[in-house]
Amino acid sequence: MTTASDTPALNIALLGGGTVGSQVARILTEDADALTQRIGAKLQLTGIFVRNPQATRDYQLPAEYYSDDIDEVMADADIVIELMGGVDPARELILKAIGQGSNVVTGNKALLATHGNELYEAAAQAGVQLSFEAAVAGAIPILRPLRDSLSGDRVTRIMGIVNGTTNYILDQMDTTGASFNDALAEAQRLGYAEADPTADVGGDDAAAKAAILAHLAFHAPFTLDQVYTEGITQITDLDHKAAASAGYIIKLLAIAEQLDDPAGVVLRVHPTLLPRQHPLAAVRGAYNAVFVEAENAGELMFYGPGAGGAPTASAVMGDVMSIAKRKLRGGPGRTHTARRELDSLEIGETTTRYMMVVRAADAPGVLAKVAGTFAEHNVSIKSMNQTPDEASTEEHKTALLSFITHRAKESQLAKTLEATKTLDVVDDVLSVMRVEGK
Ligand SMILES: NC(=O)C1=CN([C@@H]2O[C@H](COP(=O)(O)OP(=O)(O)OC[C@H]3O[C@@H](n4cnc5c(N)ncnc54)[C@H](O)[C@@H]3O)[C@@H](O)[C@H]2O)C=CC1
Ligand SMILES: N[C@@H](CC=O)C(=O)O
Ligand code: NA
Repeated sequence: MTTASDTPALNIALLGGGTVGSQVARILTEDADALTQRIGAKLQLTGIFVRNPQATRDYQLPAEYYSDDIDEVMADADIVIELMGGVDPARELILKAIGQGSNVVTGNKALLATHGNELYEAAAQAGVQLSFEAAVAGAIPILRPLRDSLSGDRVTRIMGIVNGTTNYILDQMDTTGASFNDALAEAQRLGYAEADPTADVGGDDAAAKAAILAHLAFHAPFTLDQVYTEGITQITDLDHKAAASAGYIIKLLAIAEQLDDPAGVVLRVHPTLLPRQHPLAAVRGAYNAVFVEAENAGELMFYGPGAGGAPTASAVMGDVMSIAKRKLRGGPGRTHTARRELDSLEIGETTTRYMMVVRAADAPGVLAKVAGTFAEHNVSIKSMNQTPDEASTEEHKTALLSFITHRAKESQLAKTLEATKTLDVVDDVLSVMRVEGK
């Protein structure tokens, strides 16, 4: 029989005591007995590195846990959990942890999408594990399935809602008519947003996740700067109305797809119109969902809470438990080093659909002229709708023409857009959005 004193212990150092860090501290403390029972070892939280040890936190432990002395906190750590965010000093501290032989768990997608390869290499060389399930889609187990369960298949495409803050904002604007700023403030209050929310609303957070997803799905390294990125800050009321009247909803999607000709991967993040009946259209609030298409498995969908303290802490704890089990068994660290090089292609190489709303003269022949620019660039129109324009006057009668195209190469769609803008019968292109789903 194992007595309490025979139970082995693993030391855990926590860097960061904010939204997620507090919840990890809570789980390690409140669920300590259950965790020990599950793995046969104690997970001993030895210290929490914070900027201000005196500050009060969402989950408060006794004062002796908090320190601004990194050496003291990290000394003798079997596992270092980095939940500070940002590139510096997180990068140095993770390298320091790896250098001293500690295993590392992080949720820091901004760091992994820019300096991941350096960190994966360092971990592989040191024979320690670097795990980061929390970095993509919060609580949803998505990285482990890609890395393990699907490693015998060929993933061809990933499409997902991977930023909780923007999904929350778009959902609030769509369903309650909330303003962008009010919805963002609420997302910050609920702990979904990054410390600097421009990464959320500008699309960079989703882009970082797209790069990480692509790395694991396609077994090749990708970085943030290879992701074509548009956020949600430019979306107007008119975009929402145009989408709704055509039966669509706007979602910020991250898409990673493998092309055969030319061979490579296109990574993109942008607001996208989805049919209201599409499964991703039903993803509300700060929930996330990731569609994975694989050659043999077919279509898979992963769904769950994508942000917030407790859900993200769940993913962190999953990594901690997995490392602890491996460490107790005495196995080597797992490496995430990419196995091959795969070109990252420009967005122009991919195919997509567009909805374009233009304000044009309400006169004979106008429709044919606008439609002509689509034909000229080999873009087929799926549907067209004309609605009255509130800005129309007796002197200058105008109407709103809304076009939805069939799938075409991005570069052809871009040329169509440029040509449409220059037509003398077109006053303005009011809304342009990509469309996914059937
Ligand atoms: N909040 C969320 O829903 C999710 C967050 N993440 C990631 O988890 C990490 C932590 O996120 P949150 O807990 O939301 O952030 P937060 O801003 O609430 O907490 C960060 C903590 O780190 C501390 N910190 C930051 N820089 C420091 C420095 N130089 N020295 C000492 N302490 C420092 C802060 O004082 C704070 O206690 C980030 O990388 C974030 O991207 C990942 C998934 C979801
Ligand atoms: N700010 C992020 C947090 C989780 O990764 C988000 O809103 O999704
Ligand atoms: Na996850």
